Order: sequence, then structure tokens, then C-alpha cells
Amino acid sequence: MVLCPVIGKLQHKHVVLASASPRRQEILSNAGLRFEVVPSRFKEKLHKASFATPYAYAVETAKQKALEVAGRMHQKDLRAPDVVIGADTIVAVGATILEKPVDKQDAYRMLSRLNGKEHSVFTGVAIVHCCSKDGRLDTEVSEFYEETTVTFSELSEELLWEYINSGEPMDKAGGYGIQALGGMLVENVHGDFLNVVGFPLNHFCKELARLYYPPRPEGLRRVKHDSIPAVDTFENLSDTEGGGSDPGPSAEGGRGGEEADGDRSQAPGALDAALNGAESRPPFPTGLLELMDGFKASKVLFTACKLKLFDVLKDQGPLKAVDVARKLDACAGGTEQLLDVCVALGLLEKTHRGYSNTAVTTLHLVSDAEHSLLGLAEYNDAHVWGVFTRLGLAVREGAGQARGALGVTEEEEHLSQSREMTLQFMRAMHSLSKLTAHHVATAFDLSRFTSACDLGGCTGILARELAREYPHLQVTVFDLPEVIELSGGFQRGGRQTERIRFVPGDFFKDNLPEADLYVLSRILQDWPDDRLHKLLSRISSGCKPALRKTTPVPDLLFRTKARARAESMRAVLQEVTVWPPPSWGPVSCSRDLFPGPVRPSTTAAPPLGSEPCKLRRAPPSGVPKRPFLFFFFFYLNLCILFLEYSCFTMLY
Ligand SMILES: Cc1cn([C@H]2C[C@H](O)[C@@H](COP(=O)(O)OP(=O)(O)OP(=O)(O)O)O2)c(=O)[nH]c1=O
Repeated sequence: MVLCPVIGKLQHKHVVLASASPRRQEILSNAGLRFEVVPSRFKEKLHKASFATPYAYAVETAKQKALEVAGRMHQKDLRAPDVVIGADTIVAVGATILEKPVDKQDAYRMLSRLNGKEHSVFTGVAIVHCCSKDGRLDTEVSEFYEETTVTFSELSEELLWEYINSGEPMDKAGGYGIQALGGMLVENVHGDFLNVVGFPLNHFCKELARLYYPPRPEGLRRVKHDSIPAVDTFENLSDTEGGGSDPGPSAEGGRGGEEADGDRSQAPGALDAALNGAESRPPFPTGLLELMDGFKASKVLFTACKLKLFDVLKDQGPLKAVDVARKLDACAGGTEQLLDVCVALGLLEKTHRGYSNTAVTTLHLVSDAEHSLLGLAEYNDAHVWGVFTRLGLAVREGAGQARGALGVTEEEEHLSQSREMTLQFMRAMHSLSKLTAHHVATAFDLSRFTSACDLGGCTGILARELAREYPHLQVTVFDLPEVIELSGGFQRGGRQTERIRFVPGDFFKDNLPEADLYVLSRILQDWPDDRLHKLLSRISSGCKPALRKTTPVPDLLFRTKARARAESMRAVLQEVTVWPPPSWGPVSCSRDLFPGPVRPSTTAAPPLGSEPCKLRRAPPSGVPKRPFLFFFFFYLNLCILFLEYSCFTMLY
């Protein structure tokens, strides 16, 4: 998503970043800019003393870096890119310029100079617009610099050496990286933080705005100039590609400037209104816009998964876009766009060597990764996506849409449930359960149970974790015959497997296997209330009578070994009421499950009735210690999920 429309002005240009700095690449790609990386070969050896100020040196170096790349590219193809961006970051203590340290001693010298004092970080930037005419390269350079002042704490020798030995200082001006470990050395920053990291994005956008949106006639000028989305530069948001001026030599006599002003003059009244209303403009609805566009990001992810993009990059990356396209047997342009969007979404990294997976992608989006979520992505794309496109119909008709999404009638539905679809569903559940099963199995102390039955236990991932965690527990996985038949393909050996058995059956029709603990994980949200009642009643009457008097475990995931009495069920539901995080506002069950159905409502949550869940151990890191919030982190695995419940019962 390009929030900044001036960056959009570069969208269809061939933009080159003449820098090997991964920080600059990240800052610019995060801003939505699409560019090629061609590191400059310009040697940073300008004579420092010949510059009146440190920033003049940084600006000149940035310019030379960009011009070197423009010249080299033009020489190679007799075609230069449209725009080349160069940058140079230096640290200045008074008039002394510090660049990257050459070795550890040099780093020590630099850091000692900065210790306990204030210094300036300057980044010089050059934006070079290029045009190749008759084999000749024409360039037009815009340049600027940004200053940020940084103050270091008083640091001990020991700490400085520890920092130097981390290796971080070596590729950074002044010998520190404020964005990482070096942040610990810094007491105060005044100015643009990104400028210290290597690229003053804010100033860059202003510069682009200055270049692409020349000032409008005096009377129309807005007073405030200093924030990025200033109206005098960005009010012309709706202009089509090519609107605004193109400052480069290719602009041929500055066509854009005149056009832009011409556009404005067409509707001076509207412009005046826009300008006058600017002061009372409401806050920018970022969250809302993200909701509006969220589906695009999902589709990008699904498409990349479907094309097996992450597998290709895992085995052969980093790769250039054309090579990825060849391997995927896809169009080069389209592939490059998909790759760049993946970079913007944080799914890929881009360097001058090409595209490669990020750590999260490697962990979760590669087919053979232990914790791959590819199955879930495929299922959501192939099935859930289609069903959710019919949400409007579901609301209007009050009827499930799964059949409609498949394009089958009720009679055909059973036939359409192909083996492949079942497998796809199982892969989705399997991949998700692999992530959550361990947390679920260890969240509560279940050591007093000897037998458990995981209803709808699918491939038995949770059963496995339960068996692994509780050496005396026998676990039955109960699921539909076709699921049990296919579940063999997901099994791996292990000592605990002899305590797991798979029983085929329909929990609405067949006898439930005996157990003193029933597990309903991601089950209840799939059914309408009447079926839910039926299922829970069956569990209730099937519980071992001998254990009825035992105190129930009031949690969401496990039905108790005792009879599922109304009170205990109520306690469970009251636990549910605290599931949504406080920021979601009060959401609770308005009715008890017995005898009425569960529905979310906006009434205040009732007080917890029964004893609270006993967490067996501290929740995994990142999970709050309070048990009820803990549920939030496992919401995908909970048996009653209000949101899913509402959507699923409506759509399926
Ligand atoms: C001060 C500071 C610098 N830096 C980095 C930014 C720059 O990458 C580097 C300064 O060196 P530069 O010469 O500006 O850039 P570079 O060599 O990394 O890349 P190129 O010359 O190809 O453009 O220091 C940080 O990452 N964090 C910091 O806190």
C-alpha cells in the first residue's frame, strides 16, 4: 500500500537505489517504493577538508554514488533508469567526520569520541533524474541533507568493547547502529530517527513533492508546509498517472508543471473548499483503511503460497525476479510485482542479490518446514475465501453458503466432498494444531485424568501432545471414517503413539468412546445451536457415572470427566465471557448453554461462577499471565469462538 502519493509518482518509473545498505532498502520498500538495487562503486574518498561543512561532504558523496550508477547503467545498456537515488550517512563531531570504522580499534576510537556527548548524524541524498538521448546521458540532480542530533550515555570501556565485539559497528557510520544493539548506547535523539539509520524518508517525500508538485499560484498556497501530507503538495491526490510534473530531463520543457497548474485551474472553487476545510479534517482512519485493504494482503499471501514461491526461494534464493519467474513458469513483470508486494508485506527480503525468504516465511510458509502453515493458507484460499465472498448472501438469506460456494445442491454436496477436499481440510487443521497443540496440552494440569477422547481430533496432533505430556493418559481420536482413513498419512512414530487410538464414527450418531475427559477443539463453532445441544447432551450423558461428583475442570477446551451439568457448563461459558481482550469492549454470553443457545451479546460479563482455570505453568512468552487473557492467544483452538461462531454458523 502506498500511503504517500508522491511515492506513487515513482511507481511506474524505473527507480534505482544506488546503495548496498540494507537499512535504506528496507526504509524505502516499507514506504511502498518499488526499485532496483544497484550498489554504487564510487569510492568514498572525497577530500573532506575541501568541504566547508560535513553535510556538504555527505551530499556530494551521495551525488557521486548516484551518478556513478546512472553512468554505469547507461554505458551498459545505452539506457539509463528514470531515477537513481544515492545517499551517504556520516557522523560528525564538530567538524570531524566519522564514516565506517576500518577495524575494531578504529571503532573503539570513534565510539570513545562519541561517549557521553552529543554529535550530529547527517545523511546527504541525491535524486538523479536521467534521460538517454542519442546515446548521451542527461541528468538532473536534486540534492538535500538532513541532520539529527544524537547524545550518547557515559559508557564504560567494558561496555564499548562488548559492543564492538558484537560485530555491529563495522558497517555503520560512527561505528554504531541506533536501530539495534547500539540503541542501548543512546540517551537522546533529536530529529528524524530514520535519518540516523541511513535514509531521511520524511525529507525525501517532501523533496519529491517539491519536484513533482510545483507550488501553485500564490493565492492558493496553504500556510503549513512542514508535514508530509501537506495539502499544498498532496491535495491533488486524485490526479491520474502522469499528472503532476516530471522534473527530469524527459519532462521535455516542464510539461508536468503546466499541466498540474492547468488541472488546478479547472476547479478553483473545489480547491478553495478543500483548502479551507483542511484545518477541520478528521483524523486519518488508518485502521479502517487497513480493514478495507486487508483482503488484498491475504490474497497476495495465498497466491504466493499457491505458486510455491517460498519453496523456490528456500531452495535457491536469493534470486532475481526473472529467475523466480522462470522457475515458476510465470510472467516476469507479474512475478516482480508479486515479489515486491511480498517484500512490502514483510514476507520477503530484497537485496542487490535478489529476493529471499524472511525468518518467519522460512519457518511457516515453506512446504516441508516443521511448523509450516501452508496447508492452512491453501485451505483458506481454496475454500474459505469463496465462502466468505458470499457473506452478504448469508446475511440476507440467513442460510449457509458452503454449498453455494462449491456450486452444488444439497444432494450433490456429499458427492462433492472429494478426497482431495478432505485432505486439504485436514492439512489446514494439522498445520494449525501443530502450532497450538503443545500450548493447549500444557496449559492445564490434566495429570489426574487417565483417558481422554478428542472429538473431531482429525490427524491426532493434540492427542499426541496430550500423550506426550501425560504418561498415564490414553487418548482416543474420534473422527469421521474418511478422516480416520486419511489420518494415517500424517502419522509419525513415537513412544506415545501406542497410547493413542483412532476410532471412526460420527459424534452425532455413533456411540462416543468412553473417556473421563472429552476434548472439543475447534468444533462447536461449526454447528448451529440445535446440533450443538445434541452433541453436548450426548457427551453429558456419556460421561462415566463414577466420576460425576468430581469437580469439573472449568475450561473451554476440555469437557469434564463428570457429567456436563448445567452449572459447570455455565461456569465454562462465564470463562468464555472474558475471552475477548478488554479493547474489544464488553462481550459476553447472554444465555446459558443449557437450556438456551450460546450467543454473543453486548451485555456486561457476569462474574466468574466456578473456580478459575488452573494454569499448570506460566503461559508461553508473550502470553499474559492472567488465565482468561491467556485464552485469547489460543483463540483459534477454542471450542466456542464468538466471532468464528457467528460467521461460521451463518456461512456453513
Ligand atoms: C549512525 C548509523 C549508521 N547506520 C548505517 C547507515 C548506512 O548504511 C551506513 C553508513 O554508510 P554509507 O556509506 O552511508 O552507506 P553504506 O556503505 O551502508 O551503503 P552505500 O554506500 O552502498 O549506500 O551506516 C546505521 O545503520 N545505523 C546508525 O545508527
